[in-house]
Amino acid sequence: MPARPIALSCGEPAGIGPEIALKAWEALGADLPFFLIGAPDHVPGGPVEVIGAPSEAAGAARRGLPVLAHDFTGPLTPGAPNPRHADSVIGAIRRGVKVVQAGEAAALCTAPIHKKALQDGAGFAHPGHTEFLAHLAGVERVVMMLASDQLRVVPVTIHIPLAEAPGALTPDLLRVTLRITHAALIRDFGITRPRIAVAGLNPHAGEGGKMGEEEITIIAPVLDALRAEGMEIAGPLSADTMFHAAARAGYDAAVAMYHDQALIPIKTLDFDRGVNVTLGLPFVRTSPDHGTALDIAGQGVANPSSLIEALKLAARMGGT
Ligand SMILES: NC(=O)C1=CN([C@@H]2O[C@H](COP(=O)(O)OP(=O)(O)OC[C@H]3O[C@@H](n4cnc5c(N)ncnc54)[C@H](O)[C@@H]3O)[C@@H](O)[C@H]2O)C=CC1
Ligand SMILES: NCC(=O)COP(=O)(O)O
Repeated sequence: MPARPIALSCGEPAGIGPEIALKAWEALGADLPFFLIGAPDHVPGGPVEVIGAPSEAAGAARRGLPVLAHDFTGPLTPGAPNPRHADSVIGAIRRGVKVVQAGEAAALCTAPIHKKALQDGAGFAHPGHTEFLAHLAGVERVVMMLASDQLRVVPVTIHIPLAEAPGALTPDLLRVTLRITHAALIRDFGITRPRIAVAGLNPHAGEGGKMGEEEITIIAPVLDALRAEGMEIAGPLSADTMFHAAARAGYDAAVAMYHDQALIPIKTLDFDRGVNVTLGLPFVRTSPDHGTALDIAGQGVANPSSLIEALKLAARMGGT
């Protein structure tokens, strides 16, 4: 039986999604079959192969980018999201989840969405794919990991204003995040005994309580309890000194307290090859690490490397 393909939801069509999907097909061809869920006429140039079902993707990928046609109404202007497209963008994600849950695709990869465009155009209530996919899957807690050859990072609090991060950081959230991360490092990344480094929230990890209390009241007790269960965890560490090369050699994943504490290091080190993966879902979901890049959409200059890495990781984790 041929390997099942990867489903790629189109994301914001006014962004770089359609052009990097085509470039990814040019790089991967039939070696790693995937199909775009989107509008065939949003893909700039060609070749495009419209398919009627995911099972046709592997054959079609020999000739062009397989596209499972998804209805969009209204014109497309690269760089300027059309509010009339918002429902279809969300629908393409829903459809991707359905084909994966039906076993017709091995994994879901998502091209970037423009979160504000979806909120403005369709009242999208979720701050990102991560939360939306958890909702669709009926899972209470999922974890966002960004992974590359050089670094894996996990933010404990995700898409919330920075001012709200300290209040959202609870022992329960930290404990669950660490458990999901630990399990995924074993199952999905083949690391028998994962080493996890955990950042503090405050400068100098709180400097013994002089620069903040969260390390003492929240983080250290959770780490102590998980260490007592046998997990190999370092921290709370000063976030400013845990991402240089020698420090990175000492752990398999870094867990950070808020979005930018985690994402700045990996996007600085490996923007072109970082992959966003959602841990804790009942199916595999990956994504490139970047966003819609409206500023360069339609110019043909977008780099498809992160999407290619995301498709490769989806295939590996999806067992194709
Ligand atoms: N998984 C997802 O759906 C994600 C969506 N976003 C969304 O994307 C939108 C734009 O976010 P920004 O913060 O501006 O980040 P961005 O990643 O879209 O762009 C930041 C800069 O990087 C450049 N860039 C990004 N990807 C590139 C590529 N493949 N090749 C060459 N240059 C590239 C852009 O041109 C821009 O100068 C926001 O609505 C954000 O929420 C952001 C990250 C992930
Ligand atoms: N900065 C990462 C990001 O925004 C990805 O969000 P998601 O759409 O994958 O939840």
